[in-house]
Amino acid sequence: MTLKIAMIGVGLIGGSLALCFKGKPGLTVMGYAHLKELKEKYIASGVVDDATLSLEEAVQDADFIFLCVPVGLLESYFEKLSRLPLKKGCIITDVGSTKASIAACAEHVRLTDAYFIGGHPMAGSERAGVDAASAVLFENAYYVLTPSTHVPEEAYSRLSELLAYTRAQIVRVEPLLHDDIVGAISHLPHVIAVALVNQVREYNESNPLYKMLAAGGFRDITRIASSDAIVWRDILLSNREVLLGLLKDWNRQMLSFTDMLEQKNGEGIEEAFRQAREFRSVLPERRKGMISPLFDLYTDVQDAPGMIGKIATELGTNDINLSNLEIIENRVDVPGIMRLSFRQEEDMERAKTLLDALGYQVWV
Ligand SMILES: NC(=O)C1=CN([C@@H]2O[C@H](COP(=O)(O)OP(=O)(O)OC[C@H]3O[C@@H](n4cnc5c(N)ncnc54)[C@H](O)[C@@H]3O)[C@@H](O)[C@H]2O)C=CC1
Ligand SMILES: O=C(O)C(=O)Cc1ccc(O)cc1
Repeated sequence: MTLKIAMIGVGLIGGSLALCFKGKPGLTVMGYAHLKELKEKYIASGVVDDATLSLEEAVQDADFIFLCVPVGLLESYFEKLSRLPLKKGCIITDVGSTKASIAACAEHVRLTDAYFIGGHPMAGSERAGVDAASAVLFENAYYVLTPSTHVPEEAYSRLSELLAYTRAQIVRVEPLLHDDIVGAISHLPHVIAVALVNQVREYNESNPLYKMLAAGGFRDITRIASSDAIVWRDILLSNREVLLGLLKDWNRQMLSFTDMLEQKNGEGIEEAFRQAREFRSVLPERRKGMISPLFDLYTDVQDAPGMIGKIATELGTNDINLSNLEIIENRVDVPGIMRLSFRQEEDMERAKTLLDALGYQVWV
C-alpha cells in the first residue's frame, strides 16, 4: 500500500519535509504549486515525485496534507480543504510558526472524515524557497505538535510515525503556550535583529565606515535579519498580541540599561552580564533548533595567501561537507580566526580530527 503525502507550498520547510519523505518505501509525495513556473521548478529540483496546479488533484486520495505556506495563507487553505473531497481518515497538518490562530480556525471549520493536527518544526534558516530545502534540516530539532482534544490518539500516532523520517523529536504543546514561548525565543529576536540592522543602516547612510567595520559579532547576532519578509510579516501579525507584551518587557530591559548608564552603575551592568552568561551556559548547546542550526569549529590561521583554499581543499578531499566558512577576525600580520560551519555534527568532529592531525590549532 502506498501512502500519498500532499505538500501545499514547497519552499524551505515544505521542500525539506518532502525530501525527508520522498523515496521512502511506500510513500509518494505530490506538490501543489500556485504558479506554473513553480510547478516546473518543484519537479525539476527533484524534491517531489510529482506536482500539480490543481489543489483538488493534489489532495485527492492523500493520506497526509501538509500546509507549508506563509502563516497568513493558512486559514484560507484550511477552508478550501474543508470544501474538497478528502480521503477518510486523512490528516491535515501545517508547519506555521504560530499555532493559536490556525487552532482556532480548525475549531470552527468542520472537517468531515479528516483530522487537523497543528505542527511546527522548530528548525529552519534565514533562507527561503525550494532551493534552500534540505533533507537534514530537522534532524535533532524539536517538532511541536498541537492536537486538539477531538483528535483521536490513533491519528496523532500516524502523524508522529510519519514524522520519524525527519529525525526530529516530537513534543506536544498547547497552542497558546507555544505562541508565548516561541514569541519570546524566536519572534522577538527576529524583531530585535531587524531593528538593530536598520538602526546601523541609518547611521551608515552618513558614514559608510559603519558597514566596513561591522564584522563578525554584528553579522552573528543579526543573521536572522535576512529572513524572508513575507513569511515574517505573517508570523508577527499572527502573534501580534503576544509580541506587543514582549516588546513592552523588552523596552523595560532597554530602559534598565539606559538607567544604569545614566547612573554610571557599573555593578548593575556587571550583574546583567553575569546573569545572562549564567542562563546562556545552561541552554542546550548541541541541539539543533531555532537560531543555531550549525555546528561551528574555529581555527587560527595566519594571514597568508592560499590559507583558506588549503583548508577547504583538505576538507573536500576527505569528503567532509562544509556549510560555511568565514574569517571572523583578520588583522594585518596577526593570526586570524576562521570559523568553519557544518550542518552535521559528525562532519564537524571529522574536520576537527583532520585539522588537528595536520597541525592546525582547532577548537569548538
Ligand atoms: N523559515 C523558517 O525557518 C521556518 C518557517 N516555518 C513556517 O513554514 C511556513 C513556510 O515558510 P518557509 O518554507 O520558510 O517559506 P518559503 O517562502 O520558503 O516557502 C513558502 C512556500 O509557499 C508558497 N506560496 C506562497 N504563496 C502561495 C500561495 N498563495 N499559494 C500556494 N503556495 C504559496 C511559495 O511558493 C513557497 O513554496 C511558514 O508558515 C513559516 O512560518 C516554520 C519553521 C521554520
Ligand atoms: O534561522 C533561524 O535560526 C531560525 O530561527 C529559523 C526559524 C524560523 C522560524 C521558525 O518558526 C523556526 C525556526
